[in-house]
Order: sequence, then C-alpha cells, then structure tokens
Amino acid sequence: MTTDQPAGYRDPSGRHGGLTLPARPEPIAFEASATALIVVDMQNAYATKGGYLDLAGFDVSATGPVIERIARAVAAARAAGLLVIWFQNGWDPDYVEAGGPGSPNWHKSNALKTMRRRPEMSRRLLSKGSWDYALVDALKPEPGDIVLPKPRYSGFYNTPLDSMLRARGIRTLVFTGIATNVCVESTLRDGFFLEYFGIVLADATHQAGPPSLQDGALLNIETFFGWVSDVAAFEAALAPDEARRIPA
Ligand SMILES: C/C(=C/NC(N)=O)C(=O)O
Repeated sequence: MTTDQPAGYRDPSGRHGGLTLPARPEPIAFEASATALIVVDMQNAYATKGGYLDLAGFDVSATGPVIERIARAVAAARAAGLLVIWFQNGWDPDYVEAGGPGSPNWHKSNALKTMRRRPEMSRRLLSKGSWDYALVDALKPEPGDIVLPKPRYSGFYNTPLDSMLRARGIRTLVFTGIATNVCVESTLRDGFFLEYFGIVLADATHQAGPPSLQDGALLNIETFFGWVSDVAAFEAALAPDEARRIPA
C-alpha cells in the first residue's frame, strides 16, 4: 500500500516511509532504502538435524518451511533493493570468544554445556569453520549482502552492526531466522533501545524450545518492543505498484 508522501519524506517521529506493512498491533510504515532484512543465525546448528540444537535436545523438525519462507523474504527484499544482513553465531575453535567460567555465557550456552557433557563434540559446535557454524545450504548470501559474525545472542553486542546500519541510514529492521525467543528477540530488543523499529516476520522464524516460547516471544514483541507480520504481507508490501493494481 503506498501513501501520498513525497519521495525521501522522513516523518520526524521516525515512522517514515512510503510503504505500509500490515502488522500486529497495527500497520507500520517503512521506506525500502531505510530498511534492512536481517536473517538471524540460519546455520546448521539451529536449523538442521545433527546440528547443535538437535544434539542438545531441541526440536528442529519444523524448520524446513521456515527456511523456504526466509528464502522468499530474501528474494522480495533483494528485488526491492533492501539491504540483507546475515548473522552467524559462534566462536573461534578454541572458544576463547565464548568466555570462560567467568562469563554467564559459559554457564548458560547449551552448545557449550553439550560439549562439556560430550567431549567428543568439542570444537564441532558453533565453531567457526565447522559444518555446524555454516549457513544452511538452501540460503546463500549474495554480493552486496552483509554477513555478520556475532559472539552472543544479540547482534548488536560486540559487533559493528549499529555503525553499519547508521552509515546506511537504516531505521527499520525486519527479522527472520532462529531462534525467535533468543537471538531474534535479543537483537530486536537491543535495536529498540537504539531507536530502530523492529518487525518480526513470524512465519519465517522458529523458536528454541516448546511452541509456547514462540507464542510468548511474539506476544512480548508486539506488546512491548515492535511489530509482528508475515512473509506474504512483506512480499505484498514490497511488490511494485503494477503488481498491486487490481485488474479492471
Ligand atoms: C539457544 C540459542 C539460540 N541462538 C539463537 N540463534 O537464537 C543458542 O545460541 O544457544
């Protein structure tokens, strides 16, 4: 849906843009040139059987359709000229970046806990260069995209993400990926504090844990931190005007 605002218009409230995305709790305006699509941690670790989440006992059996919908969102974003950013979560093979016992990450990371329980997995889970760390085969960054390694759940923590976004005038972040209740929500929350407008495409995300965590994360986001939409609505909002016109 287009508005009659002039090109380049910036609403001082930040809710700028000539495009409108139907979303909960209300539609949100955005501008393609000021929006990035973020694909969170679509690595074998999180989306493939035999990867970290699966080995740690989390259900990854429903990630196939999520991968397909992420591919659709990426294609729609690229066609409309949006910046696409791929997060990759993990650490060096010696896990120095993971922090030792002095870091809460060492105590809470289920990947690190799994490796402590099963030493034969050591250096395999979420370590840079491993199959587990690699993005799933079906999703491929292209030239012009940004691939951003991150060492903690939030993509803003100890990464150049904020300056990369500011340098490009990005104000709206559209999230896809895994896990809704961990790295997606953590990054969207940090973005909220840094004045970014965060939108989750719910059907292009998947939780770590029971489905109640997906529902809880989405409800929390739409109530307190951002907006929740879906891939079909995102595609329709980005479709060229002619595609939106109803035939006579
Ligand atoms: C549980 C978990 C989630 N990561 C994510 N990408 O949301 C982890 O990294 O341990």
